[in-house]
Amino acid sequence: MEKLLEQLKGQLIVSCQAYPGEALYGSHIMAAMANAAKDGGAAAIRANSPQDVTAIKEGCGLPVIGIWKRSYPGSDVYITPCLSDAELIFAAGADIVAVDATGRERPGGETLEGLVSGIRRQPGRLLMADVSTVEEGIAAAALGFDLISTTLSGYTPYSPKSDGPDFRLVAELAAAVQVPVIAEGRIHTPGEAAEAFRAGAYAVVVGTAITRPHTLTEQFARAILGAGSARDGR
Ligand SMILES: CC(=O)N[C@H](C=O)[C@@H](O)[C@H](O)[C@H](O)COP(=O)(O)O
Repeated sequence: MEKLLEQLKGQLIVSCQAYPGEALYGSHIMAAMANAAKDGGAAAIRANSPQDVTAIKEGCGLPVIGIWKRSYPGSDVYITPCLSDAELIFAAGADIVAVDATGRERPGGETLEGLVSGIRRQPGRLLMADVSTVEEGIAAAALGFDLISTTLSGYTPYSPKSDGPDFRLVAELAAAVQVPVIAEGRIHTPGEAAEAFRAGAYAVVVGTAITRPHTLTEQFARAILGAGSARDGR
């Protein structure tokens, strides 16, 4: 456990995720993406769903932070919402499981406390808390999470919206909790990744800027369209 955390210190974690209907959807494609990230120097991979976790573990051998994005009626929590989801992600081979650790209502009346104590029935398992505020991070650390990630900043109705990373949350969490703080969300450039470390991050997770070419293409296409309109005086 300690060894894995030590291995992640100061490192880049690459999130490899694609959704049904997208061109890159499929576990074999995510495994290839993870291999490319490994070749580029990633120390670990963040992946969604039991199938992708297993394919990536087998395909590239890097440690995997597993999640399972699922929507349940009556709850806005979608990153590994239930204890049973977390159990299946561990069973799929994840080294660490990340779960939504906001205070929002969970499906089926489950609680975050219940999820943590369920996972702790088996020793030696690492749990990451995806949070959107410093208060949520402090509460997660008190519940015994092993790592806290800024994943959900900007994605809950009460956290600040921004196009860029939430460096302030990284710094506030790093000052407030004893466990490693992971900077995650809208890190678009190597310079921003470096800035996250200066803010106190233990490791950084980058997804879209590395592994979502259709989103990156859209950004180029939109900019070119805008430049064309300006040039033509439209
Ligand atoms: C909010 C949410 O659901 N975040 C997800 C969590 O796994 C992923 O969609 C992100 O790609 C990941 O956090 C990395 O962030 P970015 O792609 O911005 O580098």
